[in-house]
Amino acid sequence: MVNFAYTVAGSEATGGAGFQVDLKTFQQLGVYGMGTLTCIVSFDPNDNWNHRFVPVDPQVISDQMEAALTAQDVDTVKIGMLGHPDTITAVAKGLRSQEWTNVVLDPVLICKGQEPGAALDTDNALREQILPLATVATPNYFEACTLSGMEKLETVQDLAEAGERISKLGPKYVLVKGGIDFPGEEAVDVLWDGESATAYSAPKIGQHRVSGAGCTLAAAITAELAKGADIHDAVRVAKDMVTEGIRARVSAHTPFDTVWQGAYTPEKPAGSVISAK
Ligand SMILES: Nc1ncnc2c1ncn2[C@@H]1O[C@H](COP(=O)(O)OP(=O)(O)O)[C@@H](O)[C@H]1O
Ligand SMILES: Cc1ncc(COP(=O)(O)O)c(C=O)c1O
Repeated sequence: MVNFAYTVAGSEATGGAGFQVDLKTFQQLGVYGMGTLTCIVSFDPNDNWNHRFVPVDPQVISDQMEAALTAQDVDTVKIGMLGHPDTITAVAKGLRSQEWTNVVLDPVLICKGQEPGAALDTDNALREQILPLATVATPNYFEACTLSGMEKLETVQDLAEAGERISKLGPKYVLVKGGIDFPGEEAVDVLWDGESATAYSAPKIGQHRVSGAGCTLAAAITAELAKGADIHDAVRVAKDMVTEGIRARVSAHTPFDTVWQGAYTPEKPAGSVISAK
């Protein structure tokens, strides 16, 4: 049986993040990937690799969603970078056109290529139009502070509280990623499941942010949910995959490395490095 997973995300041409990562992750986990492009990000090698950002026309987004959702009875979707209020309105409309079992939102809040005012409008539109439709959200440290209204996250309890607060904005399940910004030796993520919190922890690898870690994690959760896994098992597999992918990271002529999704295979999970408490 083939399981389908659908991503609505932006292109990042180097292959390190966004749409490209989502489809690679889906394939690696054995689900059939489908996708709609929301924007095109081109890093600028002549300007410190800053983002150049071009939104896709909202009508073209609607057309893509119509094609994908008519072609397949897909019930699991991942939402990645949207980047513009008009994009958000088009995506929200497309999402509301059918029922979903799983809507996994990676709430990519800032894009360096945008004016601060435009970024704020985008954040507000995401919070108002997309977050209420999500069943799972995967904010990173910064996004969790912004969405929860908490100033800093210093303990596992703080991560859990942020998750509980964000779940009140819509998604039943919230995975707050402490990642590299969380104090200590471990990259800790906490899943709030509506009743209790579970911490997923792995040793930090290196000192720097690796591009595509958030995309890989959310896409892997999406793939596992598409296969019918429950949320705790989906997060465990995703954490394993991103940890292995960071360990085997790929360097480039960019100032950052990227995750290698091919390092993880479902047949040979790396369970030994992960402790779920
Ligand atoms: N250096 C690292 N070593 C191990 N795990 C990491 C590291 N950096 C991030 N992670 C993990 O990668 C996943 C993505 O987190 P993060 O990088 O915070 O997301 P985002 O890309 O959205 O900022 C999380 O599971 C996080 O804990
Ligand atoms: C199109 C796109 N989506 C998502 C992201 C977020 O990527 P990450 O997984 O590193 O948080 C980026 C970052 O550059 C991007 O360009």
